Amino acid sequence: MAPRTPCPIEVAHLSKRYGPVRAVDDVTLRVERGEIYALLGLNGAGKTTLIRMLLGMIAPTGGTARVLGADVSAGDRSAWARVGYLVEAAAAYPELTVRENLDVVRRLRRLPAGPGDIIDRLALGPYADRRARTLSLGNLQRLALARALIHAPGLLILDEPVNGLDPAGVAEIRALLAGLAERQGTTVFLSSHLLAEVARLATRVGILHHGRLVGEHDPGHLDRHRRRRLRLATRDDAAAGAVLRAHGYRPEPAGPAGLLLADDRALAEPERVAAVLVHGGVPPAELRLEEEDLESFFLRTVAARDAEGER
Ligand SMILES: Nc1ncnc2c1ncn2[C@@H]1O[C@H](COP(=O)(O)OP(=O)(O)OP(=O)(O)O)[C@@H](O)[C@H]1O
Repeated sequence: MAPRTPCPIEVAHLSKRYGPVRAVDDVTLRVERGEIYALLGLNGAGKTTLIRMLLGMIAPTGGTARVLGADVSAGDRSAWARVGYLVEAAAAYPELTVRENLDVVRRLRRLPAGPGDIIDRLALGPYADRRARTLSLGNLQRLALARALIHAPGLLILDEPVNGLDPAGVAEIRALLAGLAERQGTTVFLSSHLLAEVARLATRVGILHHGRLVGEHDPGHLDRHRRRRLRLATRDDAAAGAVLRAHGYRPEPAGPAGLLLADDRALAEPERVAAVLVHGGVPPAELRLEEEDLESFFLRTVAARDAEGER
């Protein structure tokens, strides 16, 4: 029988307290091989603390973490050989060039001097001979990712990997990580507060709030539970509102001008809404389907939980 590959990440009741602050509070989660698991949370939610515990950089005050089948203990760097990690983009040697920075990592990891493959994969070619201190935040982040990927690890643990990248850079990193997971079975555990990006990249999303894991979802769930509404612009909102109410819709004012409709019937058949208004003599100048962005979704769901907790 083939040996069972160890579970990439297993965390049980993991906690970290700093005095009265519960930075990470009784988190239990498991990440399977080939998953892209995103830990989503607002600033201060505990993402970095959890990642530092996974990497043995700080000791938990409770619970356990296993990475690639081995217990993690603070100060023990044995897992680092098999893990690619990114915890601080600024950790590059500022006076060395991009190429020299990568050479240092290559030597430390005892890797053969390779061609510029990793430089190309991270689109760092034009900056290869620039000193790290002169790089933009986005390129510094690319260099940090190159360092994490240089030894083709089976597990990547990345704290805010797309921080500082422009939209094109974010898309590049997304394609790179998705390709690694898909083609090589690389497991990716990342943290982010960029909700829209996470929904497109992750195969599973864990929501961390005040140190607690308050939910785990597939990205489809996030999509299904996002609020949608129709925004209407008309030349006479009062008349349009009356026409819509007469047809059983429940329009609401959209600030100083325009109307919003969130009824399921309106969302399912926006063209009927338009037809009703045309027949009622107030044709819409604009009718647009709006989707709640994930930031607002997140704040709404987390706020609902907080309110429940206080009751
Ligand atoms: N060394 C420390 N000493 C005291 N408190 C700390 C320490 N490190 C983190 N904290 C606190 O623990 C909580 C979680 O911080 P953490 O940096 O893990 O959050 P985060 O989700 O990574 O946030 P960000 O996205 O802002 O980095 C915060 O309240 C933070 O102030």
